[in-house]
Amino acid sequence: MTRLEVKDLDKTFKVHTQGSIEVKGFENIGFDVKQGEFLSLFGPSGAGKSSILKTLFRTYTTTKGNIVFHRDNGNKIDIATATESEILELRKSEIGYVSQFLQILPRISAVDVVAQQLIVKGESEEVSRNKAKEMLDYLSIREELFDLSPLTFSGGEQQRVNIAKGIIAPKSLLLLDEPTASLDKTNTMKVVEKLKELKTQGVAMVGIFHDLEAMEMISDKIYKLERVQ
Ligand SMILES: Nc1ncnc2c1ncn2[C@@H]1O[C@H](COP(=O)(O)OP(=O)(O)OP(=O)(O)O)[C@@H](O)[C@H]1O
Repeated sequence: MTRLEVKDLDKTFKVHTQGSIEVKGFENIGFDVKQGEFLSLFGPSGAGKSSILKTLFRTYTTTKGNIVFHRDNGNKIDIATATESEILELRKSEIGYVSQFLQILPRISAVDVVAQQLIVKGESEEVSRNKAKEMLDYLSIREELFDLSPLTFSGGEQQRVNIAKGIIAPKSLLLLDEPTASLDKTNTMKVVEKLKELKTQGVAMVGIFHDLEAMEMISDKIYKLERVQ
């Protein structure tokens, strides 16, 4: 089943602080992603990969084109033109976004940051915390760190907590912006294994990887972008 259809997508940024200079973000983008498929965006720096992902999550609006998302209830919605409240609803239950950086409130432990994702879906606190610990352990976070705030963690540790948080309770569409950017090979491959599991659960994913081996291993489709002129 198709999850996402992107058609003729264009984005031009208008930078008002610079006297309304126009910057081309990307143009003529089109692809589709089925349930359980992983599509990678690939291309040189500045080609528009991150901007496309942000547009799919509607952090950015679009200049032209459609982003048709097939919802869990069978209805279709165009993310490019949906209302703000529809977008909030989609983000709550059907579309997830994992950036490179962990953004969390202070004084919440690593386990709670991850467990919270399951608790909001109705899972019990005990089960959620146990699953969160398992996931953190799988991603090589030392047990002595579990009850500390990840704000004091190293960059790579924070990124692993961020991935744990992003994938423990996966939504139907997951957008991943270089989730393994500061991880070593072992941990990158562990993340790839987890993402493969999500594919078997039917999660559709669009991602950006710097690690080409990881990209090849996880991708069903690779969408190549050229630098815009
Ligand atoms: N908020 C913004 N305002 C203005 N221009 C932007 C904005 N975000 C992105 N751009 C421009 O859009 C173009 C594409 O940027 P984007 O970050 O999407 O590229 P990328 O392919 O993800 O690059 P990289 O691999 O270096 O992360 C760049 O020229 C960038 O300057």
